[in-house]
Amino acid sequence: MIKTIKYSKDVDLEKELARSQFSYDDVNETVESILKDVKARGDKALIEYTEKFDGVKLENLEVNEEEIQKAFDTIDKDLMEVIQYSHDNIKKFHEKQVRNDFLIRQENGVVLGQVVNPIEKVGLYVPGGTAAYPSTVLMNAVPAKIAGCKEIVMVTPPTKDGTILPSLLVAAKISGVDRIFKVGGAQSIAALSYGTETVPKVYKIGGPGNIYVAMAKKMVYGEVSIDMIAGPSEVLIIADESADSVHTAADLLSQAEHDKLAACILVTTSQRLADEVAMEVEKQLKELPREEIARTSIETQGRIIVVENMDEAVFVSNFVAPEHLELAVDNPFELLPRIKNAGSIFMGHNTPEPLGDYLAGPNHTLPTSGTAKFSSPLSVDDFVKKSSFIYYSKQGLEEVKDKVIKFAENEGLTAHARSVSKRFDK
Ligand SMILES: NC(=O)c1ccc[n+]([C@@H]2O[C@H](COP(=O)([O-])OP(=O)(O)OC[C@H]3O[C@@H](n4cnc5c(N)ncnc54)[C@H](O)[C@@H]3O)[C@@H](O)[C@H]2O)c1
Ligand SMILES: N[C@H](CO)Cc1c[nH]c[nH+]1
Ligand SMILES: [Zn+2]
Repeated sequence: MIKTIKYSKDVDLEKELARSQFSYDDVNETVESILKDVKARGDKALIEYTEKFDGVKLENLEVNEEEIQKAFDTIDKDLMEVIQYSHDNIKKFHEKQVRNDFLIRQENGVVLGQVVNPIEKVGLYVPGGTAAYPSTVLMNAVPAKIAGCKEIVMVTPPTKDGTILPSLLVAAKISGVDRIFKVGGAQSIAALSYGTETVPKVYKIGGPGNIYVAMAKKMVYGEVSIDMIAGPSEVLIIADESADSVHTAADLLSQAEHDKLAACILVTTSQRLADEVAMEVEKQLKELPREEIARTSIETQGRIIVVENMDEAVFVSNFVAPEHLELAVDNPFELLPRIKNAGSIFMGHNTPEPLGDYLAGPNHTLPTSGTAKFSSPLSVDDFVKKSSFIYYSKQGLEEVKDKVIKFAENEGLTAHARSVSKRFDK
């Protein structure tokens, strides 16, 4: 049964909402040795690890044109349409995120500016097994494509027969992925970070994965950049008397089925809703194919928090900084300005969280574990970098030369001062 708490100022939220987390210590050594091995032995190591962990001995690591064609020929045509629809919405939304170069022109001939350039080569990890989601391919590849990345490389573990699911291949091709490799786990992160005979080295790696993938991304950070370390999924629902208990329970369970460590929290001003949702969660749990995962999540990480008023509800939500926040109230736009920490906000009674997972347009790769206090959803910004530029005319330089020299002398940096003063020596 989901645990219910009556909120008051004396409730220690930190303690009450403490979550079990991955223990990276358990995989530290394994991942370190895989990284070193791939760095030293390249493709040979990739092929051996794929045989060991994914149960298939591959001749070729790269997906070829024939395999792509087969995926397009065999995929369920309705699913392909949905993937295309979702792609188009994600593209439309992310195109709005594109940042333009800018220029500041001064009268004395000085020109200052900023230019935005795509990260040339990026790698996307796509999980295998039951979490092989085409939606995740779209959410990662589309912003990279819009950013203008020249080489988008996807890695994903093969199935036991050495193939990749058609839905993943189709989503990858529709979004503009250039090359796809059948390799997963820490070994694929090593391949993207160091390069092998066939897998190109990239500058940045994105995408979710299990603890081996997350640990490998942590370890290679510095050699390459990474997007974020995504933790287990979370949803927090703020609901008042107007919310429907069946819908609220269904929305909590939508994230519970992802992971035993997923966190599903209802914060409500209505004791009636709290009681009904607790019962309804039990009922709906029994109807889910992934009941065991969802039940563990609900029983260990799930909470219903009953508050006195909306001020308290907003306080609790901002404290948790959830990955997904649903505002199950009649006028969500009134509440929106008070929400300070949340990855993505689902507004009103007709906006269940899965809309955002699949096709509304905003990204579903979001900050988890309270990191929405300081970070943002995956976006086009994650696939670009900026350079500033400075142009001074002779007049512009003359106007500021004494100021630069003063600064440099104060910092004891004579050569800095001379690089300016030398230009005015007679
Ligand atoms: N946040 C999101 O948007 C999102 C989306 C999809 C999936 N996910 C998460 O991604 C994860 C997917 O996990 P998964 O395991 O199904 O797929 P995965 O592709 O992340 O991991 C599979 C790989 O792990 C490696 N591995 C497995 N056991 C190992 C061992 N004992 N030693 C070394 N390496 C080992 C193997 O190389 C295997 O190919 C889940 O945690 C899921 O919640 C998150
Ligand atoms: N809710 C997950 C993490 O935000 C993303 C996802 C993919 N497919 C379904 N859901
Ligand atoms: Zn989801």
